[in-house]
Amino acid sequence: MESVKLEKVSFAYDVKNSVIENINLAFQSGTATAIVGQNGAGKTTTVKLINRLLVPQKGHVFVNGEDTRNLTTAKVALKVGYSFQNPDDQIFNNSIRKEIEFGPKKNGITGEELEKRVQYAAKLTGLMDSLNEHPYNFPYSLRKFITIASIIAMDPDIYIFDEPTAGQDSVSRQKLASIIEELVKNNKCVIVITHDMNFVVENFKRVVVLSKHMVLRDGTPEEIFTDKKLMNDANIEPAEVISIAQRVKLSQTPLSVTQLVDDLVAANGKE
Ligand SMILES: Nc1ncnc2c1ncn2[C@@H]1O[C@H](COP(=O)(O)OP(=O)(O)OP(=O)(O)O)[C@@H](O)[C@H]1O
Repeated sequence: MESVKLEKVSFAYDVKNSVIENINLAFQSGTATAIVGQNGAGKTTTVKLINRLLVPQKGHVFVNGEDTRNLTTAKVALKVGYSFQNPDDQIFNNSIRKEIEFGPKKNGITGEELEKRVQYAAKLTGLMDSLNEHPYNFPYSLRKFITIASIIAMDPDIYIFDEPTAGQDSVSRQKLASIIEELVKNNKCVIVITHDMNFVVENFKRVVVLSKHMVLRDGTPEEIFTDKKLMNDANIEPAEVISIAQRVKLSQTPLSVTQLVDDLVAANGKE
């Protein structure tokens, strides 16, 4: 099912400078999509149009088939969970449990159902043993998981993560990948803004490239990262595994380190 649809959407913060021009995009349930593009390409603006923090000057944004113009931002927030680029813009409670409970409680969830949601969100984000801790006892990178847990506890249909891997080590990156996989398995629509092309190739089948106010390309990681002109035009770096494969002239396009190693071994004719 189509969870999000942007139809001929244009947006400008001020009349002279258009940020988004006539964009058409659709995101399905049960899928994960990466949105990439250079600084200022309009990625965050696009997702703020999806969760109605912004309303387009032209065109329409549909969430689960409803035009967001006819909905309040609070109503859209029940359907679209948004983890901000900076977790500190989001966290305001003095314990992780309170932070996770806040959204569901505000929407009337109590008792067993509330506890079930807290447990599920905490388990998925690795916060089970830390529920009574103060969020600021955690480093910045791990505070991102607190905001993600708060969204999971709301159980929205659509999840937007803005730069989730920024400053994350490999264990946390793996945890993020597992969270996205679990959400997709549960038929959620996941949209991730990122500059981390290594994370993109390993975890996404669809990549949307934004550049110069528009969608420059919408395709698979193989299609995007093997198109040097596209990457040049969009000013994005290729994923390392693909760069290495091209450098040693491999005919395959590996999407993970394991696959790269396998391809290299095969190319050298060794077991
Ligand atoms: N509140 C605002 N008021 C005016 N201009 C803004 C505002 N927010 C963003 N912009 C401008 O809109 C353009 C797109 O910004 P946006 O944050 O959507 O890009 P982005 O692709 O998410 O960039 P980054 O990768 O740096 O986060 C930029 O030129 C930015 O300066």
